[in-house]
Amino acid sequence: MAHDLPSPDLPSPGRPLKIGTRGSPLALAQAHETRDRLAAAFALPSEAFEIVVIKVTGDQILDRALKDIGGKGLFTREIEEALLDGSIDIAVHSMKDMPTIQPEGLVLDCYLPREDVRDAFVSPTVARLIDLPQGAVVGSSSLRRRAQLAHRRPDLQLVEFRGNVQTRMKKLADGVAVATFLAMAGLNRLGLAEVARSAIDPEEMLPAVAQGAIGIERRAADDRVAALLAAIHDRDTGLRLAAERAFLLRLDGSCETPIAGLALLEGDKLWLRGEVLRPDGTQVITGERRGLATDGAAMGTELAAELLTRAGPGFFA
Ligand SMILES: NCc1[nH]cc(CCC(=O)O)c1CC(=O)O
Repeated sequence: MAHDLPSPDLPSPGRPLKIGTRGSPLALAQAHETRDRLAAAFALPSEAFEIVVIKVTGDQILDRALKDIGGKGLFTREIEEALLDGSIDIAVHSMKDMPTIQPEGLVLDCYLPREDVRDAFVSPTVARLIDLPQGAVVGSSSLRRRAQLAHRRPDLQLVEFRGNVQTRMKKLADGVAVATFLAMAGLNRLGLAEVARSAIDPEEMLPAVAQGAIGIERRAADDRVAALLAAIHDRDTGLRLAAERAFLLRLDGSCETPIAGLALLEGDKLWLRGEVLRPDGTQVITGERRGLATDGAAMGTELAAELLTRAGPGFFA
């Protein structure tokens, strides 16, 4: 058992476990949650942990869409370098932003209990997505949300929207758009649940793969840290993410391709739904698989292969 780690191996105020994270308020909240769970699991003081904030390229470029500046790796590269060079011991990530393949020497096999997976509908004036008036202007820079909206509501006008929650709320107050979308998980973790006007049912808008999940990355050879992380790993989240991330991996998911996917557990069974879209929303292909929870990765790969076949070679062009 991880809890039986010999005490000389436990972090202490004199030899703290270094937790690497981005500096955004959400990233810090996730790092604090990780620290608090580890501290509780091993009855350690918070001084046995040190939060190390790492600047990443993606946070410094706010004026361009992510797909134009290199995609998901921009939020993780510097943090993974810090893990590999030993300046941090673990890295806390929003799994939604993680590339499907980890660099040589690193592993990601610890997940905290998943938050609300749904997207939030955010608007000062409109209660729900279906209440948006004809032709309304909505803001989102997420390729997935833009494609899903364009598909369901081709009448809507989409404008780019990036930045933190406060920036986006200001844009709404200024009338740049009447509504925007955020992950419920992020709002809940920031203590800003009231920002969500309503939560959007996954039937209406299938969330991003891994939305709401926090993953903790470590050096593959670091057995001491592996034992610590095993104590806070949430098995259900791990099973769901195995299916969703296998789906994403087979699709070679990148910021260029709108993809959605969600696995739910029903006892020892897993239900995986997946969706690929053309960016302009003119075509959506959805599918699902049901099987044993422990077969999630195979189900994800198979579902992706099915969608790729049905999409045909021209779909993503
Ligand atoms: N792409 C940015 C990002 N990465 C993770 C979250 C929210 C938290 C989560 O889904 O775990 C967000 C913001 C958002 O989509 O509102």
